[in-house]
Amino acid sequence: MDAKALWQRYQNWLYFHEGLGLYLDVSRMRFDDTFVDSLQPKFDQAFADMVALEKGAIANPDENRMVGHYWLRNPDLAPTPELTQEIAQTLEQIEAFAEKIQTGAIHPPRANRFTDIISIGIGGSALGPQFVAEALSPDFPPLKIHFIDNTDPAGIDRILTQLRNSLASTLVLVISKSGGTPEPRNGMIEVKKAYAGQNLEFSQYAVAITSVDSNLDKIAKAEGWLARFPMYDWVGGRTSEMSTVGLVPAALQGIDIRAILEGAKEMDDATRVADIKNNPAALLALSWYYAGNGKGEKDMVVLPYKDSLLLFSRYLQQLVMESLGKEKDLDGNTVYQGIAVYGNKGSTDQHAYVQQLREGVPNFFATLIEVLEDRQSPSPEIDPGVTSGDYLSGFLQGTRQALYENHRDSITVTIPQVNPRTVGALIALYERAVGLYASLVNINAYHQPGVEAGKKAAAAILDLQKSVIEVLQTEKSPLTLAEIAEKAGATEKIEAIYIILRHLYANQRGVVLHGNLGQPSSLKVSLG
Ligand SMILES: O=P(O)(O)OC[C@H]1O[C@H](O)[C@H](O)[C@@H](O)[C@@H]1O
Repeated sequence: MDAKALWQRYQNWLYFHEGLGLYLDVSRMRFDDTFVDSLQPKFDQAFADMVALEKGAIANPDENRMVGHYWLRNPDLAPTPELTQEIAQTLEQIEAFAEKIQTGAIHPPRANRFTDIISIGIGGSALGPQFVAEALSPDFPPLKIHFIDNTDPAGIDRILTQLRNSLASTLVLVISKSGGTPEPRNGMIEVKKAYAGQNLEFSQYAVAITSVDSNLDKIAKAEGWLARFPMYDWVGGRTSEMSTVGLVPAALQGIDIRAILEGAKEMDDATRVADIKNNPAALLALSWYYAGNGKGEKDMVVLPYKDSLLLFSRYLQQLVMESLGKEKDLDGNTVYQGIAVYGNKGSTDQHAYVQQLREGVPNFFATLIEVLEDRQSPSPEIDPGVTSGDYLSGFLQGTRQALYENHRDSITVTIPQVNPRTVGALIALYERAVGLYASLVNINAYHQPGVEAGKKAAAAILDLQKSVIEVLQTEKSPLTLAEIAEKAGATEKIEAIYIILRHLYANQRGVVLHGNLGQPSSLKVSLG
């Protein structure tokens, strides 16, 4: 396509949202009108599905749940007056709590103010809060947030060591929708021990964000924690940033949560329009479908050219991959759907893997995120008439052009500024795009059956560890791995037993391995 035709295509397809100042450019996705027309019937269905979902249909049939994250930013849309009221009341409760914490009206027993937050949660109970903190937290927030988002002992130590001298003024948020996920539970138990180690009464520092009557909720209630915020069963973890999960930590950091909700609401209004060309989420879903043939054949590389949006790609990874990565479609056919998402930020990645994007295996399409405002104050000149921001902007255009010239397609999303409204809008844009795309390919975007398989297998490994230790406790002389496996009644699990024992040995947990460490069959094992 010559320059003139491309400029025309750019203008024909450019989407602009006036209120948000947001642009979406899909001109560098090479679909044609015939392709768009061919998808129209699927889009008609997708728009209809979305109307039903927003009205409270059971859009997540396997879990028999409504899907209501859109109501969080427009409570009037909720299907019952009770829900509308509950959403509004919870929001007020969050704001009142944040204000009391920030002013010191609620303060820890041994300090005038809370200064820090440890946020314990994983997956949907971490990625949104992490993304929003990185994007929007002020340079000097009223409370500085730290995340424990894993069950890695060294990771937990790092946070607890950094906060060793300020634990007495650190608020702990334990965030888990189900209230039963092992990683946050472990984190909570370890953090609780750290508080006890400093003679601090954990319940006076702890806040639970979880479903009513979950295990976590019961503990928080029984122990009289500082506060409990409800999480609803009609909000999925990966779409929970605008529920208590995301809003409590954001409000505590002094982020304008009403503005996040407002931006999302405006975007929801824009993405409800049943017209592909005038609906930015539909344009994204169309582009994704085109890129990957409706089968996820191409990966989505997300490159925000703004440091504060670094975690957007990680956030989208869960939103897109957990929602769209499905073995079965809604009719039970095996389809192996999904779109792989990865990325960091520009221009940094141009000095790393963009080499492969430009010249290597063409198995992706890029999404460039552009922010028009360089910084809040005027920029110094780096070269005559040129600023650092000009470089950043030039690198974005350069990458887009270099990719296109080599037949690598890209989408560009442009926002005027990184602020609560635009961040809310970005989240809402992608939530809706995922929902529409799921309808196009006929899958349930709101369950995650595959995650359970790994969890069950992990639980079985921990049970096996207990049996192995019991065997070693009853035996006096060292045993081979095969002998242990047989006595534990788990001969087919010998490799797992070996890996368990090697881990225990490495951590001086009372297990001793005798023999050649490189030859598992030569090993004899005893309790030392
Ligand atoms: O919030 P929680 O119930 O602790 O869940 C945390 C995460 O873990 C699960 O395994 C799910 O796959 C995620 O969708 C969820 O966000």
